[in-house]
Amino acid sequence: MVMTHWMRTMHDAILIGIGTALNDDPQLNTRHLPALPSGEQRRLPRPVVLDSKLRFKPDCKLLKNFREGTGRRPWIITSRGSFDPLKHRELANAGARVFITDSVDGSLSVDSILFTLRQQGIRSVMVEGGAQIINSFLRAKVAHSLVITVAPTLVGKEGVSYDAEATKKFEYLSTEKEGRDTVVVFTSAK
Ligand SMILES: NC(=O)C1=CN([C@@H]2O[C@H](COP(=O)(O)OP(=O)(O)OC[C@H]3O[C@@H](n4cnc5c(N)ncnc54)[C@H](OP(=O)(O)O)[C@@H]3O)[C@@H](O)[C@H]2O)C=CC1
Ligand SMILES: Nc1nc(O)c(N)c(N[C@@H]2O[C@H](COP(=O)(O)O)[C@@H](O)[C@H]2O)n1
Repeated sequence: MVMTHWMRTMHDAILIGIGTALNDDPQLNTRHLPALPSGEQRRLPRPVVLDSKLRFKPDCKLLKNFREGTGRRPWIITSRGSFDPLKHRELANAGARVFITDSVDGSLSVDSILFTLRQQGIRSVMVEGGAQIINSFLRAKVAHSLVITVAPTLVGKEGVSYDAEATKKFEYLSTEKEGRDTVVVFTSAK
């Protein structure tokens, strides 16, 4: 988890799906890292949640941290087709900024998401999960590297499965042991 927090400092935004937001109530910050000697705060990435039906909870930790001044304002990307002004107002009042984008086959379009983020000055995105989001980004062939942590836990069908075609462009780079976990890195060949 500490490695994940270091990786978060290297990106402008950390992106998750609403499944992860609802199941884990994550904070997407860098709180497990040692403080800087200057006392300055480490670079905090922008939390971004893909949520086409605005199911994001106004009392979640991301919004609580923002309201208390310990986290950046979360951005929610939602669908033009199912936009609900009441839910929008509730989330905006709780502190979220909502962006509306296009959907393709019932899912938010990865190209439109990246275009929206780029317009806001975001130049690097760490896609943290969960499985459905990772699959969408792999299928869209927009990832430059894949960092896979193998933990000694059997998860069965709950694990991330993926299309072999979607990962063809990646080349193996390195393997590192981190305590009980093994971190395997692939980079984009093209
Ligand atoms: N071990 C790890 O490193 C991590 C594990 N996780 C685990 O993953 C689990 C959640 O995974 P999962 O259930 O797959 O949910 P996801 O977090 O992947 O969210 C999926 C939901 O996001 C919405 N969505 C919007 N746009 C897209 C898109 N383009 N592609 C796919 N989904 C989109 C959809 O909901 P809607 O239609 O409502 O918009 C969809 O149901 C959690 O329980 C968490 O613990 C998560 C992160 C990291
Ligand atoms: N345990 C763990 N190890 C990793 O390497 C991970 N990337 C994750 N991912 C997700 O982190 C979230 C919780 O962390 P924060 O509270 O946001 O710091 C949660 O969504 C995990 O699924 N987890």
